[in-house]
Amino acid sequence: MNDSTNVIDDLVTFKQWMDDEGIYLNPSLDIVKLEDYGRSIIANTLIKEGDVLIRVPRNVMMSRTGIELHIPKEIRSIIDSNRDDIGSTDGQAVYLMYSLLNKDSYWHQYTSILPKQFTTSIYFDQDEMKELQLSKLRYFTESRLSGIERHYNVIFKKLSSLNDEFKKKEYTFELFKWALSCIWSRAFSLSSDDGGMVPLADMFNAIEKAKSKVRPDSRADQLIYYASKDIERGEQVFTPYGVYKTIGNAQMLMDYGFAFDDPSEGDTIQLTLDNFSDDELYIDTKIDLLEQLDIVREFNLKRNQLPQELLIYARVKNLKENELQLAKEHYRNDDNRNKPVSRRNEKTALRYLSNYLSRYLDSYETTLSDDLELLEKNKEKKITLSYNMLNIIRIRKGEKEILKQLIDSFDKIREHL
Ligand SMILES: C[S@@+](CC[C@H](N)C(=O)[O-])C[C@H]1O[C@@H](n2cnc3c(N)ncnc32)[C@H](O)[C@@H]1O
Repeated sequence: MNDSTNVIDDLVTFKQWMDDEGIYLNPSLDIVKLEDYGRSIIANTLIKEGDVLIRVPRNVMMSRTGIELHIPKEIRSIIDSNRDDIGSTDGQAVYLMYSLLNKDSYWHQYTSILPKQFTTSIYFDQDEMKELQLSKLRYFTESRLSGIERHYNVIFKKLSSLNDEFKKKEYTFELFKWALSCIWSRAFSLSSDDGGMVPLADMFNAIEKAKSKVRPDSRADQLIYYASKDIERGEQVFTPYGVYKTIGNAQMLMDYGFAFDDPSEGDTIQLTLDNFSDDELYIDTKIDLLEQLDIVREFNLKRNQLPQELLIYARVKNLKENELQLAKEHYRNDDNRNKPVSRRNEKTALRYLSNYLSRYLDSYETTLSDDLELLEKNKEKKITLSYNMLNIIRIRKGEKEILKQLIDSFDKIREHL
């Protein structure tokens, strides 16, 4: 909803800091707060294609150069000399915490205006986690949470033994979780081996790459955003997230705290199949063949893509005795990797996959049409879903759509065989 276009006044000190540090924001752009997006960048007048939108010098970014310039050496050196325990994201989180907790530190103005709360899945309560139903996001969220806790315990035990700064009680687990959340939702990759938080550039909200009107230019000394098309007065300026690969909705929710309403090409379901049971027929030959073909039991199912590896698994699993020799010869030729072994085998493999995925789909607690109905009623304001529930339903709905699409495809191919 773009209805509350209030220019934010709690950014006065931050804007002064930006001016002092040479960060440029085109005066035709305002930072405003929108209900559905948080802070957002809006054009207050027409911006022409090619105009500079923002310019951020490299030395104000929380990346390698900036850190060397602005984080005191005694803090930096203990992080650098404990790299076995403190990875690069964890190190960035410690610098964020340090900057927030120390009023005189270089990035204090910047860290003070970062969001205090997140809607990412690591902040879900138990009931919300259950609403994810079968989604693997539940598992990824739980393992991210236990990773944060493990890292916090190791890192702060070490740091507090090396420097009194880290004995301060304010270096809490919650603050570490906050700092990591800031990084996951806002940090930039600036080159293959450098990246970090970039003040101002992290105020742009996300849109699919094709719809963005921003052309970034990452130079050695600065990051510049140009308008790649005219931007109308009142229009929000978006950038794509995950420029190198399309991020699926589940990853979006885990890292950024929202899911798009529309399905994303990056959406994935991770399917882990059970090991063959001991009474599987011709088990040794099938295991050998799968190993030879490098097929493991983990599959990424994506929208609009036939999962070729899963099909191979199903073909091998459904081989009959009289097809074993044929299959061995078939797979000796690499060109046959994605081709059916025999018409019978193909039909059986497709039926097996259709049944398997149908059972999987049925194990979610709600159906696809239940979820679609909830989303529709929410849109029509007949019910009010919480922000988290809305995102959760988008995730499980998206997964069910992928499963349904695959089942339909397998059935259709089988019918035409
Ligand atoms: C890089 S920041 C963008 C600035 C942010 N809105 C703020 O208030 O500081 C990324 C965060 O903005 C929000 N956001 C970005 N794009 C969004 C979108 N398309 N829909 C909803 N929220 C979005 C999410 O909370 C996300 O974690």
